[in-house]
Amino acid sequence: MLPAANPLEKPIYVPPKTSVTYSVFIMHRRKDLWCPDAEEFDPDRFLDERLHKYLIPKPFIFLPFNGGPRICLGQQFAYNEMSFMLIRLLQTFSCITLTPEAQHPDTRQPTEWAQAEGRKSRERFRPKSHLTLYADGGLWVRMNEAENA
Ligand code: HEM
Repeated sequence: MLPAANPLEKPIYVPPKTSVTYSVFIMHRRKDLWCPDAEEFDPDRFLDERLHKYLIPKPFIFLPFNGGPRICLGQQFAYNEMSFMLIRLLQTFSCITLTPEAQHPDTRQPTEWAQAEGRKSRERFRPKSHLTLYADGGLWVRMNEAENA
């Protein structure tokens, strides 16, 4: 038995040996869990009042490394690696701009996306989801080396 999200509703019965799948990608974009701007890339949501409003009361809404006893053992290592890489990148280059013209045509976002609802119509590259998110065909950018890099 799983408790219903609304305590006034009946608990959910899950029969033995049932496979239960869920999409972390979709969960991380749910407006009811992350506030109406859930589709915006806004890392400040982990720093400002939204942190206390959404994530702290329900930590399981953020599961890139899963959670519980089988949580990813490399989580802290991965955070360290990512922050080191990002900081070195920003120290070395002063300006990074997207160059869609360098993107292979097969990996550009399809033209019909422009008419799609929500975030899809504004995408400037084609995101793909595996264990982590990535850009189909790579993310092609032009970078200017910073002075005193
Ligand atoms: C962005 C990078 C990474 C992501 C998103 C990620 C995500 C995950 C996820 C979702 C799991 C499955 C947890 C489960 O079965 O419930 C996992 C397991 C695991 N990860 Fe990672 N991981 C990352 C990087 C790393 C790194 C760098 C290491 C090692 C240095 C690592 C070591 C492990 C190990 C050993 C497990 C198995 C834990 C267990 O089954 O008890 N991961 N990871």
